[in-house]
Amino acid sequence: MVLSRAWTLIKHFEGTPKLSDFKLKEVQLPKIKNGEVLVEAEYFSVDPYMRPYSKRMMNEGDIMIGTQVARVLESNNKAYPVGSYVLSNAGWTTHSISQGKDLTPLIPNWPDHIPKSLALGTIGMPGLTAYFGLKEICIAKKGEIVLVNGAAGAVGSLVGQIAKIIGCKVVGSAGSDDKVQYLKDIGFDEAFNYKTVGSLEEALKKASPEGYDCFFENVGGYFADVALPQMRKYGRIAVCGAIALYNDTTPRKGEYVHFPLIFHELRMEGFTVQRWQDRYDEGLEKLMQWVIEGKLKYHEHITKGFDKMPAGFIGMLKGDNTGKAIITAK
Ligand SMILES: NC(=O)C1=CN([C@@H]2O[C@H](COP(=O)(O)OP(=O)(O)OC[C@H]3O[C@@H](n4cnc5c(N)ncnc54)[C@H](OP(=O)(O)O)[C@@H]3O)[C@@H](O)[C@H]2O)C=CC1
Ligand SMILES: CCCCCCC/C=C/C=O
Repeated sequence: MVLSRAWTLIKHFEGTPKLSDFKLKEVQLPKIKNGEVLVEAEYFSVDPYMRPYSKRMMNEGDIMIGTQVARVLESNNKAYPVGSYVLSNAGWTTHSISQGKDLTPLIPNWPDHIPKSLALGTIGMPGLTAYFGLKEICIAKKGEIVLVNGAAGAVGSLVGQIAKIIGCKVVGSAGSDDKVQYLKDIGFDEAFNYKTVGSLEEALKKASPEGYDCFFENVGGYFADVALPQMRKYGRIAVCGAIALYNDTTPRKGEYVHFPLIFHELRMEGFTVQRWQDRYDEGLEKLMQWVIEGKLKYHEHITKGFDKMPAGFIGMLKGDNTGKAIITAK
């Protein structure tokens, strides 16, 4: 019998999540039955979506939602042999039993020298978000100018690099000077620290006096208010996230989008990555190929130990991470 440890949400977040919103529980798992699989988590993802989705998808007392890379410990299911690696949606729990429906094998022939944790980041959901958002919503083309905020994070750092592969000029904003340096190191043409620039409008104009053809929006709020009027005619805005708004307790009022949309003839479209679920293989193969070729650089912000899950999640929301925020099980 296996003892599983799990972080539960004891109270729906009010504003910024706190350590006291979570409680660690232990559960004795039963023996697996026919068709079942027992997995042990090795890496956990902490993602911004857990903040706004928690209220929609969870009841108080539930195990925190989330994805993990896990190893099959015991199996009565031929599709998941012992020792193989899977993505599991079991959430913040060290061990779990499933029928296999919420498990996905890692893509075939995962090279030994590529960390399996990338299945939660560059070669996983955030990578797919960058890939499809840029390709299908921004429709970024060679020679165009792409703006991305939250640029040093899991999604943003890939948006910028994929845009460079396409042949675009790329401008990114991030929340520290170290992150700005990181963006320059991975090939962004221009980058600035949105927390220290005196005027966001001036910083955007300086980075690209010609304006922007594509805006990959991760942040929301004031940044978008300032960026929209700087879009070029027929520009495309991919509304991926709004992390600046996730902890708000009362809805904010911002600028209205109509004038820039009308006069610059813009297209602004929200999306969730799940729209392209039937094309994930295409995206993952491309991302893996670029990583192997060295065209996509990755960086992971690793927090060690399952006990640190809530701290890792809160830290990611505050901006501690450069690249993908990962928690290791041990
Ligand atoms: N639509 C979809 O299908 C998906 C959407 N998303 C969205 O994409 C965005 C990026 O996600 P992901 O790359 O995983 O996360 P990140 O790795 O970028 O981590 C979050 C980052 O957001 C930044 N941030 C936090 N608060 C603020 C704020 N008030 N203003 C500006 N930046 C802030 C911090 O960086 P900094 O130091 O720069 O402030 C922090 O590091 C999120 O909005 C997320 O919800 C993600 C996956 C799928
Ligand atoms: C179990 C994976 C869920 C992915 C959710 C992606 C949508 C994210 C939206 C904002 O962060």
